[in-house]
Amino acid sequence: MTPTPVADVRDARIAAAGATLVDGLTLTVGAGERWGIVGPSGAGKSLTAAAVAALLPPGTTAAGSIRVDGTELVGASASACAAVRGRGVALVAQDSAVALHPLLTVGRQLAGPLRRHQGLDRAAARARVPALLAEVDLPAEVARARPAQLSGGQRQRVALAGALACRPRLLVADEPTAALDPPVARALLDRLDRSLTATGTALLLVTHDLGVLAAVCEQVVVLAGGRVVESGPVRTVLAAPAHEVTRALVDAAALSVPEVTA
Ligand SMILES: Nc1ncnc2c1ncn2[C@@H]1O[C@H](COP(=O)(O)OP(=O)(O)OP(=O)(O)O)[C@@H](O)[C@H]1O
Repeated sequence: MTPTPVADVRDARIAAAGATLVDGLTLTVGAGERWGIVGPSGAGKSLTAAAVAALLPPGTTAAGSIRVDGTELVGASASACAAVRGRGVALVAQDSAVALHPLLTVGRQLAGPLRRHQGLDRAAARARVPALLAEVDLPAEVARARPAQLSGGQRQRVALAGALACRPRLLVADEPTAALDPPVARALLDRLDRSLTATGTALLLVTHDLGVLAAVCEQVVVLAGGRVVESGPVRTVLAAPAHEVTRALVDAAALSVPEVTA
């Protein structure tokens, strides 16, 4: 029997203040698959990621169907959305400052989802923290730190550890390395790759970097103007882009990486 897709989006529409921002969105992410979302600025990538992560911003509405881990999110109550987060899907955003509470220690923040979603008591949740930190190559002492005492790369690792703490079937990552220097970004992506492989978690990754897309994802959807203009295997789409938006992205990426001649 084929497992339920982790995300099954059919003809979804996202709107705010009477304006349609994303329209006709159809996307199916199977168990363990790795999908990328690319497209120009304002294409609707972050809204799509937020919708699939059951975290649409206030003031936006969704129509059509967005099923995540078997639960229909369109029209779902706040508590139904909360139940899908953590167990079914988790989000890592570009700026971990948004996800992490500035005043709470890392240990308390990592224990939080375990208590909320897995029903662990305080002591049991705290006891799991060193292992969660080790999974993202951070020492156990980091549990006592507050976010401001960590580097940007360490904060993103903590955010990744928190997102994976409850073993969601799908990780949504919205430009998780955009605020990091290239070597720190590479190390985080390598960590992400190993964690996903170890846990069998699927990925929906928003990125503007086609190098990151090619390194991490197998499939891609290209968005422009709130619509899917092209989708398919990353290698095929990048090697022979069918839509002018994709061609422009590929051309721009080629320009930003000068050819090295021996
Ligand atoms: N909460 C919101 N309320 C109203 N409009 C919004 C909201 N969030 C995004 N938008 C609008 O929806 C459109 C898509 O935004 P989105 O952030 O998804 O684009 P994006 O592809 O992620 O862009 P970027 O690459 O610049 O981050 C934009 O026109 C944006 O201004």
